[in-house]
Amino acid sequence: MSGFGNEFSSEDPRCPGALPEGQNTPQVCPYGLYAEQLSGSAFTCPRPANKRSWLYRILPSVKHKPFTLVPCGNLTENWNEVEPDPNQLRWLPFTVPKSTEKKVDFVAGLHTICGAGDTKSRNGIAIHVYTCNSSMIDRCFNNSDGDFLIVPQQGEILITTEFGKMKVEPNEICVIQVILNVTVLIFCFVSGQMCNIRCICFAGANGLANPRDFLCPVAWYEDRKVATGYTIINKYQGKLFACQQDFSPFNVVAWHGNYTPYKYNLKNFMVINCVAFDHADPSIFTVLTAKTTRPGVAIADFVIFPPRWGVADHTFRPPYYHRNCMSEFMGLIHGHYEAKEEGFQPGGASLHSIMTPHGPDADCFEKNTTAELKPERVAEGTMAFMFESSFSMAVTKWGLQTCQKLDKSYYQCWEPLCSHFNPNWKPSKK
Ligand SMILES: O=C(O)Cc1cc(O)ccc1O
Ligand SMILES: [Fe+2]
Repeated sequence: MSGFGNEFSSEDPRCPGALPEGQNTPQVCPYGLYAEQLSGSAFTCPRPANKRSWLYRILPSVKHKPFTLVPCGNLTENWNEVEPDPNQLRWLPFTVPKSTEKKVDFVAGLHTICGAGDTKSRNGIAIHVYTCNSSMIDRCFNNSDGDFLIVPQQGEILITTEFGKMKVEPNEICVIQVILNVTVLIFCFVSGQMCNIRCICFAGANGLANPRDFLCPVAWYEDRKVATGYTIINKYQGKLFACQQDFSPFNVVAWHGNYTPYKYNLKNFMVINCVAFDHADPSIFTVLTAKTTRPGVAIADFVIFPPRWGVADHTFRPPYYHRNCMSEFMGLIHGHYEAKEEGFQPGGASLHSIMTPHGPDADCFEKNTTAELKPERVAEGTMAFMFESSFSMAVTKWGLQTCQKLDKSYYQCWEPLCSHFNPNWKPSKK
């Protein structure tokens, strides 16, 4: 179903009339279902900001054995594992386990690369990379600590949620709200980045990310007993917990509400760019934002750099040299990023932390200060993205050491930059 934050309603076609009419909690629900609310905002939030959905299910999610702590692998929210590093950081593509290797599913394949903040005060961000080679079978995952924005980079993923199924392929993204059970079926190898996001919105009537291009799943249920046990894995206050139940949690026959998972194809982003002169800030490329309480300052903006025309007159067109009061974590889904044609590879990443100087490499500077400025296609065949965050993020031990993907030579891409200063320069006569 299409729309952003709409009041949707959906019934599995096998059970017409499963949604109660005119009320949420009848004494007995149609088909003998249980009514269960999923709240995405405090009850006290004013109506326009309120997010909740009603799920009509075969058994309520409360019926499970107690949760116990399980190992987190490379998932962490300990931001003090290693000393901070203010350098420009770039990672070569992360290693994805081969199908012939030991099975690694979505949860086992989560690696935290950087982040900041605290799950207990519910203010923070974590960026994880997932690399896996197998599906989750009779196992699902939910996160009490925040929303997941998933950016697949290789291979499509089939995500089963309590609201229905979504197939998400590279160049699409999806958002899975806090606490929703998901199982991820992997068709192929997958890697991507994730970021805990909370309140999401975008501005304007038309253009950029249009509401009709956000797609949410339709109700689908299975009434399946699992005698051997169905495992629910819950991320809670930065740790993983597991519990067992004897039935599939994907037993929601019908639902209605405005708090749902969704996906979005980045090819639908209607790019707006400069048509006169100078380089516009990348905020014009924002798809989604997770706001803080400070106006205009985001926990994270999700920004993309899609194919487009570059037409600016008398302008250095690529990204400018930059020191930023925000952190910039970037990834490349495919193609070549305009500021670094080489070195920044699909499936890799970079982090330019708060006030860490960065900008085009020497090649890019040379080319773009001498090029004839005709209208030309920029980023053809490319999709780069950025999480721009107001948090000063810590890099984890996995990110700096264990993954062994840190490109130690990154700084060298700026080494050839030389001075063009000419104290005798005179303005040309117009
Ligand atoms: O650092 C980067 O490459 C991201 C970026 C892009 C841009 O067009 C302007 C500023 C900026 O930080
Ligand atoms: Fe930047």
